[in-house]
Amino acid sequence: MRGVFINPVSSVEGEIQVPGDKSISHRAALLGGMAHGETHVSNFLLGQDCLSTLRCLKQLGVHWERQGTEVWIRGEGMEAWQEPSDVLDAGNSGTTSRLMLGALAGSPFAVTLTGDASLRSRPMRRVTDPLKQMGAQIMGRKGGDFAPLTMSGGHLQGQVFRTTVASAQVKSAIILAGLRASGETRVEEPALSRDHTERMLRGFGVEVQSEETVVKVHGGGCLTGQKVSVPGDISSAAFFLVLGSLVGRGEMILPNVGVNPTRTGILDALKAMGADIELLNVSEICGEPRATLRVRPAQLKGIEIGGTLIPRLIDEIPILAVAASFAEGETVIRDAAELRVKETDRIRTVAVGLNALGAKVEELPDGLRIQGQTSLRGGQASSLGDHRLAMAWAIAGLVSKEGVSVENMEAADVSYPDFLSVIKKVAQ
Ligand SMILES: O=C(O)C1=C[C@@H](OP(=O)(O)O)[C@@H](O)[C@H](O)C1
Ligand SMILES: C=C(OP(=O)(O)O)C(=O)O
Repeated sequence: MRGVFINPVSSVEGEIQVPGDKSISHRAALLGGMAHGETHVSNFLLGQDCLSTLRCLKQLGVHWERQGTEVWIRGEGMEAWQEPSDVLDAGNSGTTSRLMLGALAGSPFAVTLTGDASLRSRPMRRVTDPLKQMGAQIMGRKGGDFAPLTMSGGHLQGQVFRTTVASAQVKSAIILAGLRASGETRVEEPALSRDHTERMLRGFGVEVQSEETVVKVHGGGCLTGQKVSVPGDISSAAFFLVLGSLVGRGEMILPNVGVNPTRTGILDALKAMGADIELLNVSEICGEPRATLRVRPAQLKGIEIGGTLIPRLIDEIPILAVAASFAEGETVIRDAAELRVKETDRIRTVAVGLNALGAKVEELPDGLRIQGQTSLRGGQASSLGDHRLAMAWAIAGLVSKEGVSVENMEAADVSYPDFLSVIKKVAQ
């Protein structure tokens, strides 16, 4: 197997500005395109997923310009969106596809949306069913569950939904459709998922009522262009929090990381494992809290996690599993069956990948059981095209005994284009 070889290191030192939050970047582009007036986004994530969202917007007739990580969107409202002359390609991005469907459900024209092989295998009925109930017409493979999906939107009627999974993509798709529906749309989730859509909509001048796991919007509201400053992505910071905890020596500082409480499950889990992580300079900008994170090495111990914590750290479970392999004692992760429908089946791919590197991981129907061994041999692992796995295996290599050869490391570009060069700067 050929790949990028990641050598073990003994210390890390320095400051890392992790790139902009992926979830917030998607929403800033999308809401900017839906709004009237100019939206200026700073620290936009240049990951492939967010670039897919920008490209789809261009196909819908939304004018935007980008210079580096700054994006200017000239919003003319959703009435100005036009029927695209070709298929919308969401690439690898579940967020692009599901939020775009929600935003487009009230448009009086047809769109076809597709993506790469991974995205075409991810379930879509979770959004197509509610959007159909609201009045959109959607057809797709296997009864509308898989892309390519063709939707012809139209008049929508607000509804009450009780979702069975805590998914911010589902919640956001319904809310965005609800903005163009008659009457009230209400979503109740089984546990609170990330609430960036609700926060940002308020910033764009829309009234959104939310209490715990219930969100309500009324149709007919108008979005006004805004300035959005995107905080660093805690899901990207997570890789360095684990590296800084497991490495022998050194200290890492991660300034300007988003610490929205619906995203900070990784901090709670790592701290419960004994990690030495501190939050400094906590502030709030554009409705999103942010902080500087400082991490120092610590001996971790195993924990049991599940329940409402899971949606708060769902994308961090691959790197958390790496941390658990180095802990003292057993870690059990439950209630995380959603991992099976991410870019890969992350329960299976994390278990297989880590075991190939010398860890002791058992696959559970809804999670993982990991016997911590305080070290990891290393070896060969593939990202299988999944960005979170690419970065998890690279971190495993840095703290392993023999290093790790990571096949298809470039998958990291989906959410963290400069990942390896940043590592080279801090790791010795
Ligand atoms: O709304 C979002 O920005 C996201 C929601 C989560 O997915 P689900 O909504 O499927 O849980 C997460 O895994 C994904 O990376 C980003
Ligand atoms: C699951 C992820 O993203 P998406 O659902 O947007 O593809 C992720 O970033 O880990």
